[in-house]
Amino acid sequence: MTHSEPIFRLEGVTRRYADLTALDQIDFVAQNNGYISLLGPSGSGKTCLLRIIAGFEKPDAGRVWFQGQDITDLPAHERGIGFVFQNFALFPHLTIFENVAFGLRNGETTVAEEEITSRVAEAITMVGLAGLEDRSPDQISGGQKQRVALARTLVLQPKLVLLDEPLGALDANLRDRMQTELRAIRERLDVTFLHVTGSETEALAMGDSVAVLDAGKIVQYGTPDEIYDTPDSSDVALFLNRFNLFDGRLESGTFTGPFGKVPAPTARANPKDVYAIRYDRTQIFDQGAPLPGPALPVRYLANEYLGSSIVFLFEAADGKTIEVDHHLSFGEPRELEIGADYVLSWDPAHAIIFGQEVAA
Ligand SMILES: Nc1ncnc2c1ncn2[C@@H]1O[C@H](COP(=O)(O)OP(=O)(O)OP(=O)(O)O)[C@@H](O)[C@H]1O
Repeated sequence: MTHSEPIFRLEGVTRRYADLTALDQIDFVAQNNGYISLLGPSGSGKTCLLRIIAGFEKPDAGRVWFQGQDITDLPAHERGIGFVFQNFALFPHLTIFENVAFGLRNGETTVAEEEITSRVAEAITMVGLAGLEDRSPDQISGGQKQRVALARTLVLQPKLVLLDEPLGALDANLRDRMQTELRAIRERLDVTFLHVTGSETEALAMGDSVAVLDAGKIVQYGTPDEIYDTPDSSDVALFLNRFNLFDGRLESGTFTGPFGKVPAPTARANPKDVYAIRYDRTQIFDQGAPLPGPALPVRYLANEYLGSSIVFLFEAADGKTIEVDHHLSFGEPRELEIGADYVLSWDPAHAIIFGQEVAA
């Protein structure tokens, strides 16, 4: 099977609620057999887009294509697209086996009992729940419920599975484990996952590609590395929560910000002038030390350990909080004195500059 043909395609998909445009002429082509994260802030239209692809809602304009067929007017149950709900939506009065078998028993076509037994067993094994078939949903954990919800969808052998914040109801430890498992399960099947999340960490960790939705528009679509290294706009950079962003003024190849004037030989078109440097590329110096680039005077506030890294929080002269990420693989972090003055700097080649006056 070729992996280059699109599994689904959106063409000018628009959805309005009264005078609110929830989805604004979305064009999108999803390649087959991949893990796509759909990332966006609350209210950006993620659920709405998923419901339109699933067929639970109709667009006001535009078309939805699935495996080369226009399915815009096809009811949800005829689309052959799987949907995993955030709250799992299991039937409490049915066993795990019967929950997974439900779609096969109640589908358009009759499936022989023997085939139901073997397909359900296969799906349950796939998600690692063999042995729990006879339990009811209230006798299993949150993570296991999530797996039942997934098995119930996978047993129908869809080519596309839509997952609406599938890890949102799980605690942090379980979320990490399920991230790895979801990816592994998908890789074993010839299936595309479209995973909606509001968490940039989850989207970047899980997706082979990430689509960023903002105010009803897809503002960037690329690999996690592309999005992380080169956000297309200051809004995407802000939402990624990995960049210190400074307002300032870009004029004639120079950016003037709270760190003074710095050369800005290249910049990306943006509605406002913003200078961005990643948390993990921002370095801490004592006052008077030689610097690799701009100088931002700051006061040290606090730090926070995050497992593999430590985050240092500083306050700039204008009151803005600045973050520095120190990955512990680079060695022990230096000791800092709370309330003392330091200077932050960075290699200017790592900065991303966004400007209003960028010629196309
Ligand atoms: N049935 C509805 N009637 C009116 N407005 C709606 C309806 N459904 C969604 N909206 C609006 O459409 C916009 C997009 O909603 P949607 O639920 O898709 O956002 P989301 O990105 O999934 O947000 P969240 O992450 O908070 O779930 C929001 O402004 C929302 O208030």
